[in-house]
Amino acid sequence: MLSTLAFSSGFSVSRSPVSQGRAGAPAMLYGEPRPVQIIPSVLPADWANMGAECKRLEDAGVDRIQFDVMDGNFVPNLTFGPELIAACKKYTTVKFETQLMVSQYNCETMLDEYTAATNQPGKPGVVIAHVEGNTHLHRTLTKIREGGGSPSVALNPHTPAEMIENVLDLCDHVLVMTVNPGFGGQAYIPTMVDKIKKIRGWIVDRGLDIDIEVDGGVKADWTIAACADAGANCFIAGSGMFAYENLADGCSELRTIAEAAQKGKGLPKGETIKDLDAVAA
Ligand SMILES: O=C(CO)[C@@H](O)[C@H](O)COP(=O)(O)O
Repeated sequence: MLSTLAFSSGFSVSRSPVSQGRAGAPAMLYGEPRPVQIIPSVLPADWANMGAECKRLEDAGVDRIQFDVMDGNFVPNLTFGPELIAACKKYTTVKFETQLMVSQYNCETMLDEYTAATNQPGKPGVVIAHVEGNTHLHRTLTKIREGGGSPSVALNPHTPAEMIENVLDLCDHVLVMTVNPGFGGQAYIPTMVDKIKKIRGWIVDRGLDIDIEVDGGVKADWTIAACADAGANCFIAGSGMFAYENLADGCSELRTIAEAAQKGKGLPKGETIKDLDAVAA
């Protein structure tokens, strides 16, 4: 069955839903699903034991670990330097990613150091540059690639999708922020799904090999389901992951709900993974 999707930029595309959702509702995911990746943010971790915390996350089955780099300027908070990130590589082989929530000056002067700290042997680290912090995005993203990293570009919630349209050829990932960056534990902004859908439309229609990441208030509930349904496949979760005593449970629940949503089994507000299991049974 073909349906037509109208994007807010004014264009529309015909598409095949990947499957039928619950109660016969058509699945919304546009194009073929990309592998779900669960990426905890270490903001809620025990910072005094960061190496051990990274190992704990690796043992839980996560796909990457995100370090939120904050400089007290681009955002009103201060976190990790490249030395701390590099030091954690002694304790885990899981891939790292670094979200540079920093001013243009700090990005330009420290980008190579952060890229080197984020790369693991034989595994390019994902380095995320913010649209709002970089006047010369082509230069920043190219430098990340030249440093052996995997470039990603991030958008604050108020920033329109169009701001990254002309750098998609330089990126492996686009990060749609679902909170204003600076702090963990904030409430997910549900209106970001339209932005995710628009970017997903460009990626699929142009045949680009790009993941969409989402970050902020993403939990093992309707929030991750809505993002997966819109086209995100990489899910950054801080409080949503560390809420679990057994991190493997958190990783598995986040993954299960996202994969179900990709297949058209969404999770309405108020329902839990148990309701999903009940439908599958
Ligand atoms: O970049 C940020 C915040 O600036 C995020 O990575 C958050 O740290 C995610 O935390 P939760 O919203 O999942 O608690």
